Amino acid sequence: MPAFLDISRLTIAFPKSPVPVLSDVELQIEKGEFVAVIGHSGCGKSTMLNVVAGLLEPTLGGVVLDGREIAGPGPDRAVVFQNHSLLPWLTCYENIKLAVDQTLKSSMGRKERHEWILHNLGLVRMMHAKDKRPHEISGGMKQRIGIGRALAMKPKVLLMDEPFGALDALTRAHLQDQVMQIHNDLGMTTMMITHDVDEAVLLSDRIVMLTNGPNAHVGEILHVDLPRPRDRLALANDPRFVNARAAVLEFLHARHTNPALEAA
Ligand SMILES: Nc1ncnc2c1ncn2[C@@H]1O[C@H](COP(=O)(O)OP(=O)(O)OP(=O)(O)O)[C@@H](O)[C@H]1O
Repeated sequence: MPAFLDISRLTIAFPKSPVPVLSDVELQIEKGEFVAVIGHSGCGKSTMLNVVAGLLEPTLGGVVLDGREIAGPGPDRAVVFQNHSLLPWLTCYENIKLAVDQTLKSSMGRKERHEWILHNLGLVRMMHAKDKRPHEISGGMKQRIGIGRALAMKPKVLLMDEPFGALDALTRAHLQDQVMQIHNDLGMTTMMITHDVDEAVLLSDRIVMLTNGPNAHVGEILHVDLPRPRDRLALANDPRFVNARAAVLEFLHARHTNPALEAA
């Protein structure tokens, strides 16, 4: 049986560029899996996510989600970007409402949608700020609303492109814990781009390591053999966590060094 999310022989070449950014990328993600994609800057991580989001067309190969070939953006995939994409003139509640009305209006009545928006505000612990506008809340809170909005769309896949990359370390840890908790509760299929090795190990079932571009492809996949729920403090000295971390660091810094630093 084909995987829930099946990225097959994916090749992306941008116009005016002689060599493809990504070449023959193969990745199969099962329903409910949390997969992190890691690799050096510029290797093509966001390009890969954008293809799954339907924002970019493959040059060769393709992506099939739940048996359907992806041919453009759709409500079955919700994306959380590094910088929140909330509409500044709408409150937190209204930002989520807009997405819910666009995706679920045909299947849910008005009252049910209202309850659903509140439920998702609660899921990201932002009920207290439902009537605030984005400029009135912190960066971490904006990302929480972005995640709540994505989940409220009931996507088949949650796509996150460095969702915590712009946050300070403490806020980032807090949000990672929240996303872990939500994933434990909902089991949403998730593909997350990250630069942060600890974050990848803590959150993921598998870590997909891309080689350097051009012609980047999947170099290695690490299964993170850590039981859930996971606790960052308890894991800090757990040999399984330490070994997984070392394996990713070895891939990134010994076998596939950062081309940008090499060129400097
Ligand atoms: N629209 C585009 N047109 C031409 N080249 C592009 C386009 N988008 C991305 N690229 C190039 O493709 C390569 C991969 O970019 P991408 O943003 O996917 O990398 P990344 O791994 O996500 O990088 P980072 O970790 O720094 O965000 C880069 O060399 C980039 O310059």
